[in-house]
Amino acid sequence: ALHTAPSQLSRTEYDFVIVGAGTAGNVLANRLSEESSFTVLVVEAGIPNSAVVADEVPYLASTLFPNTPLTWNYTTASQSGLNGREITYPRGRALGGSSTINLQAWTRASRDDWDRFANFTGDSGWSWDEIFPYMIKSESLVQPPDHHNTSGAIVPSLHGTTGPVQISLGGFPMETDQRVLNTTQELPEEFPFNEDMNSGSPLGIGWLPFSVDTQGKRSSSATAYLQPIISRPNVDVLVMTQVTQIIASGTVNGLPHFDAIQVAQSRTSSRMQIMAKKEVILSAGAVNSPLLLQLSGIGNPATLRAVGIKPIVELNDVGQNLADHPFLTVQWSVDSTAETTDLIARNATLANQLLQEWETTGTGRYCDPGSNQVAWLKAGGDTQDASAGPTAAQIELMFFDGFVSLVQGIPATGDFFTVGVAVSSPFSRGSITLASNDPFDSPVIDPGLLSDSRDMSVMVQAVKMAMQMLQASTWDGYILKPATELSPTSSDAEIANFARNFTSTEFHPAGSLRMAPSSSQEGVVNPNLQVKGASGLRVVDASVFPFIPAGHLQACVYAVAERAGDLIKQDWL
Ligand SMILES: Cc1cc2nc3c(=O)[nH]c(=O)nc-3n(C[C@H](O)[C@H](O)[C@H](O)COP(=O)(O)OP(=O)(O)OC[C@H]3O[C@@H](n4cnc5c(N)ncnc54)[C@H](O)[C@@H]3O)c2cc1C
Repeated sequence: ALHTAPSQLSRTEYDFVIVGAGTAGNVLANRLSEESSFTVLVVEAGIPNSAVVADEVPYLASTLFPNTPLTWNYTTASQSGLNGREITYPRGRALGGSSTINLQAWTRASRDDWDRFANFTGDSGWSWDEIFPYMIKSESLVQPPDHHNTSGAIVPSLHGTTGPVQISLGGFPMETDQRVLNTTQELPEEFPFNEDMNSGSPLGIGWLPFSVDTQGKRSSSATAYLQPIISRPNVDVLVMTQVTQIIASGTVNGLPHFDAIQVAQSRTSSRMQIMAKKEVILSAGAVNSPLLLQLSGIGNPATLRAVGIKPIVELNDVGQNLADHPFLTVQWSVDSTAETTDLIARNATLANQLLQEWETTGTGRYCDPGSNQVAWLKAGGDTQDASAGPTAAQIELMFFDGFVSLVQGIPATGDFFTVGVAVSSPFSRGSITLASNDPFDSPVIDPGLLSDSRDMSVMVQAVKMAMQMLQASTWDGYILKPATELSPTSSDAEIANFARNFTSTEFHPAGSLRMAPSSSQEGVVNPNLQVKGASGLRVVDASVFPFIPAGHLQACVYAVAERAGDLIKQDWL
């Protein structure tokens, strides 16, 4: 059942206490409560996902962040790679976590990404071949909302048919779709067509699936995994309640045994303890899970002591190895005959009509998150490659029929085309550290975007490839002129300068509690996702990736959580 205050809970102890009803947390709530003898509590700081309409409307995802009631309204530390700028850094804060506010792209990264996880951890269970069944288990490929023929645009045999998350190709044709595809025929060597980017070999340009159902609604971990099981008698979900600390009350096998959480509804409200008889599972995401471990005395003893926290478990990698995908948008003026997103942004009447069309039919522009195709590429040139191997991308290009920027507003007039450019396999690393010992204070978030000059070289190359792509004749008459200071004659230094001024994040923090072999001094969790040097405590979310996957992260997080569900059941059944 759903509860809004700790006093409403039916028990004071549960077998499993899950911190965070986000992307991973709800998978575990679902899978662990399949076992009727297990009692499960999920504690979520945010609000129910049903509180707003926009989180159901794929097109309106970009209105859900930053600085809304559905987000942790974080800002990064000054970014040395970005001329010292500070970047808004939202994370989902609602049932479903970031899966309730994200842009719904659905990608699994590459075979080499997963095989690198397996090689690094020494656990073949994280390899592509062994994680693949969990990818299938998490998803159902369904008809796009407009029921258009998708043959040749996705390979159904590579996808699940019975999993909770509904995925589909975009349900609204865009004027630029055909031009992007024509480019793959004009320039097949540089930009080959890829029939399904989720095969393990994503390189090329292909159609991007989204976590959107046939009715044109967002499919999140809240709608897919939590809502169907919320009335199971062995599940309690507590919202609007923040976990402020994980508590070790004794030792097991000589290790501090974490068997309780402390919760509070506000900075000044009273704090309450809830016991976990079997495990506390931390699924608070790649920013908040390292924050909470440090607040609980797990981390680098010197940095903990510096903010007045007594160290309990020495783990120097807590909050380290943070990686993210730097994301830059480059815009061109276009001669459009269609409704670009620019027209919608400037015309409230049109926006309202589109919302009504979505409400009555589940179709139209609003059922589609945008960027129907994506390119995954190697950078070539003299760039250094931090990717996992030959199938893994260094670069991502996303295509938007309108002005898209995380740094600037939309110009008052004109129609635009935007290429979003990301470094998919970055060298740069950052960290999450405590600003104070108050759990209601934001941590110091330093994703280190473009802080390694090798990533800047890849970014420059990526922008050049975007410009090269638009030289194909299929864009003649559509692309009119650059809408930025960049042009095909720009020097590398000019492009790098532009990147420093306009790069932001793809919202993919990962790796801040990375897994590593049990025997290694490195890492925070072992390959079974248990916190090293502790008992009773596991982490299951985007923080455990040993390297950032070269893809959008949500499908990867769902797969990790599905496998974690089996690992936990194996330990307790
Ligand atoms: C704006 C945005 C756009 C994105 N777009 C895409 C995309 O298009 N495609 C894609 O694949 N990925 C995308 N991502 C990334 C993807 O959504 C995340 O990587 C993924 O959802 C992370 O899952 P998680 O389980 O690690 O954390 P989350 O889903 O963020 O879950 C963490 C949960 O824990 C809760 N929590 C945190 N601290 C506490 C506490 N102390 N007490 C109680 N509860 C707590 C949070 O409120 C949240 O609900 C995007 C992310 C964002 C933010």
